[in-house]
Amino acid sequence: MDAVLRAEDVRREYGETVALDGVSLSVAAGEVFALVGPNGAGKTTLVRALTGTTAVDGAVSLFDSSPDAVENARLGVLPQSFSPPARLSARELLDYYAGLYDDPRDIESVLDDVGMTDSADTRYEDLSGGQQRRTCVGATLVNDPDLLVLDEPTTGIDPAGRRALWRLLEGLAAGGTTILLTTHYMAEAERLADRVGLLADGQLAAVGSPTDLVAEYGGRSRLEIETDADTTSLDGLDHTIDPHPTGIVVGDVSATEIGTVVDALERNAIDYGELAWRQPDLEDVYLTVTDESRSRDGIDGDRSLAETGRTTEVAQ
Ligand SMILES: Nc1ncnc2c1ncn2[C@@H]1O[C@H](COP(=O)(O)OP(=O)(O)OP(=O)(O)O)[C@@H](O)[C@H]1O
Repeated sequence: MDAVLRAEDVRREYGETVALDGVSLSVAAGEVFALVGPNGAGKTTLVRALTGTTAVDGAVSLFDSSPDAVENARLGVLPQSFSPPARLSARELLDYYAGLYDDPRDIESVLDDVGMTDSADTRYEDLSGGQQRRTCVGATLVNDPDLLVLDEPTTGIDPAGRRALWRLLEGLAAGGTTILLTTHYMAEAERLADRVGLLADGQLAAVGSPTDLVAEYGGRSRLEIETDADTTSLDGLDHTIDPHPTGIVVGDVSATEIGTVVDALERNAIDYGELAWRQPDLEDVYLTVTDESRSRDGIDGDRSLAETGRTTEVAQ
């Protein structure tokens, strides 16, 4: 597939701060690519570089052109901070942005897409933060762009609204729109993205499909056991056992082995409370990769297993 968006060895410094440190990336036509990474990792700087709103060293292209040369109608960009005229209503705002294009979409359908029909006549300044964000997302859709670049599109939007926006973006992607988004919500990246790029300290530390990243960096399933016993081994059980804030954690436990662990607890007369089985997910990948990058930079990278993973409570 053709690349819609390319970055090669992109670098950006702000004084002493290296915001981007040699990022190379290509996003194919119709692909959804999610950029994740800690605060200050360089996501917004990369988005700004790719959309031509900040100068960088290295090469950047959209549709095989320099970002500045791309026809506006092909591109929808949602900056991280966006302050449209506050006294206009959501409908007037979208109407205003639609007026910038020769062949805009019907505004009512855009309002409907972003769940703003009922509040369409409220002034922007009187909308809630989430409604403002929805309106801003709507503004990026009025020209029916081929490429959408969204910097934290769902920040401030409530869970139901976020899911509605995910469905909207999934529909756009299914229709062939290429999407680059940044997010701090790993569930969002995991659900929407064909590929995820993990940016840490201005470098792309890992890139791949959510499934591949979880397989490579997510670690194994494990069972957390609430207990006062500080045992590090259980007779008859050949698994690693480590301390955990609320008890112990047994490593590398598949779903079918949970019963074996419970049997071992009983056999060893260990009093225990709740059991939580954790499968690795993109959040584990994020924490592992950013920990590695912090450790590489000499910052203590230890983290508690309690901070990681998807939990399934296991009935006793
Ligand atoms: N205009 C600027 N002037 C000086 N430093 C800047 C500027 N823009 C960004 N930086 C610095 O560059 C680094 C990367 O910032 P950037 O906003 O790209 O991070 P980010 O990953 O988008 O963070 P967040 O998740 O908090 O939005 C940070 O250290 C930031 O302080």
